[in-house]
Parts: sequence; structure tokens; C-alpha cells
Amino acid sequence: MRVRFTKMHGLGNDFVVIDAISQRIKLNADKVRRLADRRFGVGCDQVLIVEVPQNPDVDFRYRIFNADGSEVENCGNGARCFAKFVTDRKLTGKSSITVETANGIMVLNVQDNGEVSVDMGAPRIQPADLPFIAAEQAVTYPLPLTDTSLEVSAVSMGNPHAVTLVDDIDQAPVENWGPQVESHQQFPQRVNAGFMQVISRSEVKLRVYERGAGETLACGTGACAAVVAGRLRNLLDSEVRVHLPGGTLTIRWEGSAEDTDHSVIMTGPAANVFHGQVKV
Ligand SMILES: N[C@H](CCC[C@H](N)C(=O)O)C(=O)O
Repeated sequence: MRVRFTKMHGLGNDFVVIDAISQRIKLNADKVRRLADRRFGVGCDQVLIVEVPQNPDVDFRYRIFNADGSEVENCGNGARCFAKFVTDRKLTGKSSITVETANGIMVLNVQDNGEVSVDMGAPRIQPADLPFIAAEQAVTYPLPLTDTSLEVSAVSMGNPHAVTLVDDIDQAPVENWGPQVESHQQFPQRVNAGFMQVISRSEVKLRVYERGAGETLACGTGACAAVVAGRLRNLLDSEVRVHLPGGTLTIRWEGSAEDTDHSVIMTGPAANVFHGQVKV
């Protein structure tokens, strides 16, 4: 079956986006892996499928699949690209769009300058929310690796994140620590591994070894989780510029360790790369 798609990216975190409203598509993990393959397929970090919502009060549903074929709960850069996709293709005339994902309902605002601001909802920091196996909830947890032990913060943005502070992001052994954290036995559903260098109370550098995709040039939920982790440790103010290898996101969160029930607001760009058709 031939399917129309749009290749997009959010700060270099790249996606194959498919309109499953005006075309029929049946995907399975093998087909996702083939689509995402950078040699045998189109190539991307995640595949995003735009669908009719199940909830009549919501504008769209969108599903998120990692390059390894796993379906996941949330994707920050993907949400911004989804908003640009449905706007550009006139699937909606709204600039404030509601969308349901496996994690719940989000509101996305397409701004005049083309950037998209997303209410990512409130973070969850109970270990069971990730899930993360820990004796009790804490701001940081020791996480033994083969040749060292990290101190991680555990934050769910609907999807799980383990955030580690590093002194120098460029020297951090992400290719060694990332896979060990991602598949650590204390994370039964695996985890996205974030490595954050704090520059100031309003600026950080971040690299993310993503669950199911490896190190990406940017991770939206990872940037949200990193700011939450930084605020739980009282290192960051409520608005932070997060510098990722692919570019910068602005993250706002008014919450604290005492009161996490505040939405994280992520703002950043979304870009088209090309349109195409592919046999799936
Ligand atoms: N790898 C993530 C999903 C994609 C998240 C990322 N691309 C973002 O922008 O948030 C996970 O397995 O939870």
C-alpha cells in the first residue's frame, strides 16, 4: 500500500508524519522499523500517525512510535510538528489545537512567528508513575551502572525520564551511560536518559539518549523533565532556555518539590523537510 507522508523535524529530532484521516494505514512494529530505517526506509527518530479523535471534544488523536517500533505515550518535538502538520494541510483552521495521545489531552498553540507552544501537562515524580523501582520517592536516586553509579532524578512527562547532572555536556560519556540507563532493570518499561549541565538558573545544556531511538539532536519531553529535575534540586528558575545539540527550547514550569501540580509549557520550532509517498 502506498502512503503519503511528510518528513519533519523539531530541532533535528526527526519524524515521518502520516495523515491517517484521509488515508487508510495499518502499521505494525516491523513496518514502523522499516519506515524509520535510515537506509532501507525513509529514516526518522519517531513515526507520528494523525487520526480522528476518540473523544468528540478533542480535535485530533496522534500516536507516537519510536524507531524501534515501540509505541509511546508522549513526544514534545513531535507535538509541535503535529500542530504544524495539521495547520499546513488545513486539517484544522484553529491556532489552538487539542489533541489526545496515549498520555491524555494536550493543548497546542501555533504562534504568529511559526513557533508552537505546548501545554505538556504536569510532571509526575512518584516512582510508580514512570515506572521506576525505588524504595521510596526522593529528589535523586543512586543508579548503579557497570563502571560507576549515577544520581538520577526520575520524572514522568507521560513518558519516563532519568535526568543526571554532568559538569561538561561535551565530555559526558552519553554513548556509554545512555544505553545502560535506558535499559536499566530499575526501569521496567525502559527510560529516556537525560544528561544536563546547568549554566545558570535560567540556562542549561542537555543531551538525551532516547528510549527506542538512541541519542537524538533534541528531545522535547526530555527538556521538560530536565527543567523539572533542576527545579526539584532548587537549581533553576521557572523559565529556562534548554540548549540541545539541535537547538534551543524554552521551558516554563512554576512547580516545585512541594507542589508539582503545574503544567510544563514548552515552546519551540517545527519544520517541514519534504513530502513523499512510500510503500508500507
Ligand atoms: N523516545 C521517547 C519518545 C519520543 C520523545 C522525544 N522525541 C520528544 O521530543 O519528547 C520515549 O520512548 O518515551
